[in-house]
Formats: sequence, C-alpha cells, structure tokens
Amino acid sequence: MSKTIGERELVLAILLEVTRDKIPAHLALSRVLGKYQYLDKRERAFITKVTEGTLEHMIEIDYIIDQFSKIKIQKMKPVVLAILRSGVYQLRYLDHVPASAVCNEAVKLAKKKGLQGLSGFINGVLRTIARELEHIRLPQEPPATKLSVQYSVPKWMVEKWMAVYQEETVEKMIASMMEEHPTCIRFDPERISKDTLKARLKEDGVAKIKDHPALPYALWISGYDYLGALSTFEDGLFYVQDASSMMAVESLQVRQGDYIIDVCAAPGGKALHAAEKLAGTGKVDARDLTDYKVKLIEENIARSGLTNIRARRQDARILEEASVEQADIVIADLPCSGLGVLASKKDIRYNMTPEKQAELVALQREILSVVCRYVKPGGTLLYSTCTINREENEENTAWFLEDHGEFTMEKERQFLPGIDPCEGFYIAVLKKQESE
Ligand SMILES: C[S@@+](CC[C@H](N)C(=O)[O-])C[C@H]1O[C@@H](n2cnc3c(N)ncnc32)[C@H](O)[C@@H]1O
Repeated sequence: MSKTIGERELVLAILLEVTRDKIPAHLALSRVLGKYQYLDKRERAFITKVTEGTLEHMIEIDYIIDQFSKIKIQKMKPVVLAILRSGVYQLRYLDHVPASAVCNEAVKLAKKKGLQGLSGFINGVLRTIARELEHIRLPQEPPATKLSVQYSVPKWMVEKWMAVYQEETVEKMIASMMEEHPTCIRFDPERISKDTLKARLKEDGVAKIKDHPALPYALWISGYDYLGALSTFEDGLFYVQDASSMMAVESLQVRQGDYIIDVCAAPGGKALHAAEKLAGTGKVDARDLTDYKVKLIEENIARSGLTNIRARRQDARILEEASVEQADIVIADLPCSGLGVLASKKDIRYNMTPEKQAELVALQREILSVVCRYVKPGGTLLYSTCTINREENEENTAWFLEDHGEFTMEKERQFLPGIDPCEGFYIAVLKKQESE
C-alpha cells in the first residue's frame, strides 16, 4: 500500500469515529492500526499515544480551546474540533513535539481536508494556546467543575458521586481512574502454585509481579509487551480479571456439587472462577445473549481446561421454565453503565449519558425479575455491576427486595477505586428463604 495517509490524518480519523460516530476507542484504534500495515513502530506509538491521550484529557482540552477561541467548541465543525483537540493535546502533553510542528501539521491537515478557509483560524487558536501554555489556569470552583475539567470526567458523573461521597473521596476515586494500573490476574492454585507461576512469569519477561493484598490467588503484573505473547497466558495459566470480580465470586461461598447459572456470563470471568471453586464437582451453566459472546466464553473454557462448565445462548430477559428453582447460585452480573471501570475503558465517560443509564436500570430490573426465579429455596442470587451509581446499584437492589419478600440481603458492598484495591464494583448477595 502506498504511504499516502500520515499519522495525524489517522489520528483525526480515529477521533472522529469515537467522538462523532460513537465507535469504542479500542475498536477504532485497532481497526486503523490493522488496516495501515505500512506504519512503523514509532508511527503506531504516536497514533496510539495521541488518540488515547486526546480522549483521556478531552474535557480539559475543550475548556482550554474555549478560553482562546472566539468560536466556541459547540459551534465548531467536528473535523476542525478534532484537529484542534489533538493539537492542544500535543502542545500540552508531548514535550518532544515542537509547537511550530504541531501548528504547521494542523494547518496542512486542515487544507488536505478541504478546510482552506479555516486553516488560518486553526493556526491562530493553536499558536495562541502554544504561547499562553504556561499561564493556563483551570477552574477551581465549584468543586464539581474543578474535578470535571481537571480529570476530564463529565460533570454529571462527578455531581452524581459528590451527592453521595465526600469531595475528597470523589477526587481519590477519579484520580485513581486516570492512573495507569498494573494488570490484575487470577490463577487456579489447584493447577499451578503461586511461586511456580511467578517464576514462569519472570521467565516470560514480566518485569513487575506483586501479590494482591486481599486475594491469595491474584497477582498484579506490569512491564511486559503484549499479553498474548506470554507463554503463561497461552498455556491458560491465568485469567485477566479485576480483583473486584474475584471478590464477587468469593462472597458466594460456593459449595462442592453446586449447580450455578451465570445469566450474563461473557467473556466468562466469574463463571470460570465459580467453576474453579467447585473443584471438579457440580456444574456451571454460563449463558449470554449472542453466539459471538458464547464463543468468547467457550474459548476461555478451553484455555482453562475446566470440565464442569458449559456455555450456551439464552436471553436473560426470557424465562426458561426448565431452570426455575434449579440453581444453588444465580450470578447476575448485568450490563451496566461501567462508571467503575473508566480506568480501563476510557471512552465510557463520553458515550454514557444519564438517559442511557436510565435505560440500563430498566433492563437490570427486567433481567433480575426473571432470573431470580432460577434460585432454589435456600439458594443465593448475586447481583453485581461494574458501576458506581446508586440507581443501578443500591436502589435497584432495594426495589428488588421490596417486590421479592422471599429474598433477604446477606451482603452488600460498593467497591471504590482509589479507596479499595480494585476497580469500582457493586455486589449484593441475596439469599432466598428455605421452603417451609
Ligand atoms: C458485565 S458483562 C458480564 C461479564 C461477565 N460476568 C464476566 O465476569 O466476565 C454483561 C454481559 O451481559 C450480556 N447481556 C446483555 N444483555 C443480555 C441479555 N438480555 N441476556 C443475556 N446476556 C446479556 C452482554 O453480552 C455481556 O456479555
């Protein structure tokens, strides 16, 4: 393929896909990197850094643009805004790119995109920002605006959290969400000891390996190139999973021989963990909505070598008569707004809205009302989400318990990033009364 598209043009294409067309950032990025094979390592690194960085700091960047542009960002053409955003990111965060190069490249790109008439405007805004860079002041008041701009998290999310938690807690949470975190992995101590796994990970070239403080079968790893290249990963010796998800399964007290239904199981993290806890006994029935998702679970089952788990397609909103009162444990780890995992999924904050969140609450209630019927008398229902939002969490559980007097709350916990050693996650363990 001839080299006609430059790195900044590809950054622009990805930013437009994410911000205008609402394509998840990791998909847009991997599609472009996959399509333009001629890009060398340095160009790939630049494209990744600038797109991810621009998205990560986008609210702060928009605030800065609005300080120095006579046209406000809401009035700008998406292409102009995307060129300015990536330009401001490079000026503010990439020391090795000279300001003159940032401005010149932005002008060239604007002209290439047929925006000759606006290239002077783009040049003017970027040059002014480059000049004023040292003097830029972000808002200090009110607290929700300060945190929103400083950490580039939408104000509505910050306000939601500030209504529940102290400002200091919210800042710790958000700061933690913006930091790079090591990868959390779970291993099966029945299959490999911690010491052997650590030795193998070192042989694989993993630079840092740390014990998780709360879980004996969890490790934090960092300083490796590519997960898929680790022999330990290829051999299925660990599963990448946040500690919060492990704690969800830990809270269940799985007993040998249990029959467990996971109604929204893909890619299979909690279902596989539960199957491990059954130690070769019992059965886990891991379900999800589509064939594609079922395949993901099946791939992970194959990697794990476990034989007491199977995957199949089943819409959790539709009652399956044959499952009624059959399960010792039902895991309902439902689709949610994902506000607890902004650290690993950086575009959630721009794609999630209060309206979408309200739709998710309705879906969660619909699924809970159906799948609670699969729990045996005396059995357990786990409701969990990876979000920090009372409507989806505590309020949903309270709503459920009001309607279902046969269940009582055994355990409820909201994990907060920066406060707990994991991502943001909610767990409610609900016990169904024994039959009379
Ligand atoms: C939070 S994820 C589950 C993560 C999984 N429990 C784990 O630990 O790996 C939610 C899952 O719900 C699935 N889902 C969404 N709507 C569904 C439905 N109506 N029926 C079954 N699964 C559904 C999604 O495909 C997604 O895989």
